[in-house]
Amino acid sequence: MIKIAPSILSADYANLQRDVELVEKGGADLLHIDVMDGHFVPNLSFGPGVVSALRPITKLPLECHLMIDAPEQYIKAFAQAGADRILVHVESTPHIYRALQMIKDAGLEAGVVINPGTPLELITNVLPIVDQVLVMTVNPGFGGQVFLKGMLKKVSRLDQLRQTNYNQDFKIEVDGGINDQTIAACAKAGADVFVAGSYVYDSDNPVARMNHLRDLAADATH
Ligand SMILES: O=C(CO)[C@@H](O)[C@H](O)COP(=O)(O)O
Ligand SMILES: [Co+2]
Repeated sequence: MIKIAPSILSADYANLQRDVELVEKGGADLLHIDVMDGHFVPNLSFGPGVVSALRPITKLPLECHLMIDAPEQYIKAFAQAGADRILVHVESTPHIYRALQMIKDAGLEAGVVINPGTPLELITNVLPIVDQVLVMTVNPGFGGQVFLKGMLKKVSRLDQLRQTNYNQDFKIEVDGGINDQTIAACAKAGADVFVAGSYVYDSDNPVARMNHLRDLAADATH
C-alpha cells in the first residue's frame, strides 16, 4: 500500500491549519513533522507545541521525525502532544534499542531513521522491533535538496531483508528529494511510504502534486 506523507516543513507556517486541511482533504495518508534541534542537524523547526496544536485540527496520523540529540528525553512530550508514530535516528543516540522500546511502551508506532552516510548494518539488530524504517535520501536538516540516488540500493536491501526474515515486518519510508523524477525508482526498490515537502507545497496545486506522486508510485509497482 502506497502512502503519501506531506512534510509540513515546506508548508506556509502562517497558514499551517489551512495547509494541513488542504492535504488532508486532498487524500494525504499521514502528516510528516520534521523536528530539528540545531545540534543534531544545523537547523531549527518544530517542537511538541506544534504537534499538540495540530492534533485537534486533523484526523491524519501524525508522524514525528526527530532530528535531535538525546531523543529519549522528548519521547514522552511528543506522545502526550498527540504523535501517532515517532521516528528516531540511529545516529542520534547510543541507546537506539531503548529509545524504540520507549516509543512502543508509550503505545505509539516506532521507526528508526538512517542517514545517507550510515551503513545498514547499524540498524539490523533493531529491525525486529520497528514498525518502520526511514531511509534518508538527502542529508537531514533542510527541505528542497537533491535526491541521493545511491540510497536506492539501501532501500532494496531492506526490502530483501524483510522478505527473507519471518520476524521483520516493517514499512520502508523514503524522505528527501522525493518528486516526479525520483518516486518511481523508490517504489520499484521497495519503498511504501513517501515523504514529500517542497514538491507538494512549493506548488499552486499541492493536491494535484500528491495525486501525481501516488500514480507514479503505483505505476512503478504494477
Ligand atoms: O527530514 C527532512 C529534511 O531533513 C524532510 O522531511 C524534508 O521536509 C523533505 O523535504 P523535500 O526534500 O521533500 O523538500
Ligand atoms: Co523528515
